[in-house]
Amino acid sequence: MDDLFAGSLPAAEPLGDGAVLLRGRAGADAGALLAAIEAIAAVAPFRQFTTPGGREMSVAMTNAGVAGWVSDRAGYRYQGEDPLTGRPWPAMPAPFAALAREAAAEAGFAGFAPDVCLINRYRPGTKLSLHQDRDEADLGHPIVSVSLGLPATFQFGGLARTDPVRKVPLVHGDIVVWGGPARLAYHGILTLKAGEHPATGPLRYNLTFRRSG
Ligand SMILES: O=C(O)CCC(=O)C(=O)O
Ligand SMILES: [Fe+2]
Repeated sequence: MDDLFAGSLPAAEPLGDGAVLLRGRAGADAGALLAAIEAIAAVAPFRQFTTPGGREMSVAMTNAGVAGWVSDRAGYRYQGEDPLTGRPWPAMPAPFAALAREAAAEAGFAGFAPDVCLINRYRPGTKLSLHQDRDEADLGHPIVSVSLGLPATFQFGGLARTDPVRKVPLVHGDIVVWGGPARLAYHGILTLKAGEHPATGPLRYNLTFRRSG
C-alpha cells in the first residue's frame, strides 16, 4: 500500500476527532455542481451580507433549499425567503443532496439528509474569518463542505477560538466533513490568492450542506 501510493496524498485525511478531508471526492460532480450554482444564482443572486456589527462581508453568498442562511443588523439566522427577492430560495438539486449524504456517510455520519446549501463565492482578496457554524437548530447533524475552483487555505481549529489552528490546503473537488465532537470547531478561509482556474476562472466556490432544523 505504502509503495503503491508513495508520493500521493491520502484520499481521506482525518483533521481531528469527527472531521475528515475527502480529497477530490466531488471532482466527478464538479461540472454539474457549477452548472447548478449558475442556475441557482440566476434566481437568487450572489450578494454580500452585512454582519450584525454592521460590516459588509467580503464573500458573496446565496442559498438553495428549504431555507437560507442570512445575516443583517438583526443577526444571523435561517429564513425561508430570500431577503433580496422576497421569494423562496431555489430548491436544492437532488444530486447535491445525494453527494452530501454519501460524503457524510464516508466520514462516519450515516443518514445525513441536508435541507439547505449555503453557497459562497470568493474572489481573490476575500476571506472568511474564524467562526463556528452554530445557527442550525440540531447540532447533531454534520456539515459537508465542497470546494470548487481556485485553491484556498482552510483553517481548522478547536472548540475555543484561541485553540491552535491547522492550515489545510483545499483544492477543486475536495470535501471536508465535520460533526460530532468537531461540530462546533472554529474554522475559516484565509485571504484568497489571485489565480485562474480552468473551471471557474478567478473564483472559488464553496458549498456547505447543512440541516437547518
Ligand atoms: O469556504 C469554505 O471552505 C468554508 C465556508 C464556511 O465555513 C461557511 O460557509 O460557514
Ligand atoms: Fe463555516
